[in-house]
This record gives sequence, structure tokens and C-alpha cells, in this order.
Amino acid sequence: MIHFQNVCKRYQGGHEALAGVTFHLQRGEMAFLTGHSGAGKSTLLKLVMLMERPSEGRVLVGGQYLDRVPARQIPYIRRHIGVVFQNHQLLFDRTVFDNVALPLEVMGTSPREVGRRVRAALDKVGLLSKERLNPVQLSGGEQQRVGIARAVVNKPPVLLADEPTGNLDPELSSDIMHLFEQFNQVGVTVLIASHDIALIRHLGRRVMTLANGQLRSGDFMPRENSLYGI
Ligand SMILES: Nc1ncnc2c1ncn2[C@@H]1O[C@H](COP(=O)(O)OP(=O)(O)OP(=O)(O)O)[C@@H](O)[C@H]1O
Repeated sequence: MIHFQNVCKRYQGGHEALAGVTFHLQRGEMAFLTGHSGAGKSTLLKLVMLMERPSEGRVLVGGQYLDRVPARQIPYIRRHIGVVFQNHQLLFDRTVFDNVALPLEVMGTSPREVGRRVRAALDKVGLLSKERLNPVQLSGGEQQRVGIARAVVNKPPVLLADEPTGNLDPELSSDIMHLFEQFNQVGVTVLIASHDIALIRHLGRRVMTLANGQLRSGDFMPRENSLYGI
């Protein structure tokens, strides 16, 4: 579903954020991306969502080479990729409902369908009763759930998250990861960048580690019954 072929990314000024990165995330897989601050995690995710382009190498998402996507088609490609950010980027002058409805409104979905889909997404994240509130009236964990509902409201086959639990305590972090697992269980391909090694180990999924822009060999599953070894 997500295929990186020898990808390098140099930013203006020459800094090499990614160097020779190759991996394949299968359709329906859930994996974590970890590594030190500045290792290149956000850069890798930005290449998947076409916020950046590789300097070398190729990125393939859902069978499509992204270098073949012209700029005008980027919004259509992005509809297939839900994104969750650490600071959730909610609009604080709109209700929870309106925040989650945004991606559908951009697509011109009918109001009736918007209502149906937004409520289904809020139900999945346990916030159906709070649709009329403003995000400022919610806790940090609830705000992050609104961000997740917005990311999944148009049922994307791929869900990316950049430090989605960065501001949350361990119990809330675990709840949020559990939500991602639930989306994965219904077939969504999930890739999560996170520093939270303890939580990642507990979840027992594939872990890819970046160090200075390079993917360390020995991509591993942390559980004892791992196919990958450690
Ligand atoms: N737009 C940019 N222009 C120049 N350099 C950048 C840009 N974005 C990121 N970098 C640099 O690329 C490197 C990788 O950054 P990136 O944000 O991908 O790392 P990260 O692993 O996500 O870090 P963190 O965990 O701190 O968020 C860093 O050295 C960063 O300073």
C-alpha cells in the first residue's frame, strides 16, 4: 500500500532528512515509525501525503507512483489519506461537528450525507454526545479524538499519524492507540510516527526505526512470537 524505493529527501540548504529509505507497508498493515528528534519521521509522512516531494527515489501509494501525480490532482490523492497531527489542528471557532465535517464539505458532499458520516465518525471515537460543543470545551484526549474522527470521516484506506499521543498521559495515549487499532481491524492501513517506545512495544506491531534519515535494518516486531525477530 505504501512503498518507498530508495528515497532521499534534501531540503533547501542541503540538509539530507532522508537517505536511501526503502520499505513496503502492506495493505491492511499497522506499523510504527520511531527514531530520535530530527531523524526524518515527519518528512517521511509528508512524502506520503504529498506535502513534500523526494529528491531521489520513488514513492508508491495504493499502486500509484506519486511522482506521476500532477499538482492539480494532489487534493484528490489526499482524500485517500487520513492524517492525524499531534496538535490536532482543530478550528476553535467551530463546533466539534463542523470540524469533523470539513473534509466532506471540501468534497461537496450533500448535507444529509455529511450529517450521517460525521455522526458515524464521532460515534466511533466515542464523542457523539459532544457534537455541538466547541473544541475548547473538551479535554486534550477528546480534542485528539475529534482530530481522529476528522481524519477518518471520508473512510480513507490509509491513516497516517504524526505523534498523535505526544501531549497525552499514558492512559489516554493507550486509548488513542486502541482507536487506531480498531480502524486497522476494519482494513485501514495505519502508519504512526511516535517517540513513545514503551507504548509501541506494548502494542506488538511492526516498528521501523529511523536514525539520521536512514531506516535501520532489523525492522522488528517487538513481541516474542515475532516473524521479524528483534
Ligand atoms: N522544511 C524544512 N526545511 C529544512 N529542513 C527541514 C525542513 N523540515 C525538516 N527539516 C530538517 O530535516 C530533519 C528531519 O526533520 P523531521 O521533522 O522529518 O524529523 P522528525 O524525526 O519528525 O523529528 P521530531 O521527532 O523532532 O518531530 C531535521 O534535521 C529538520 O531540521
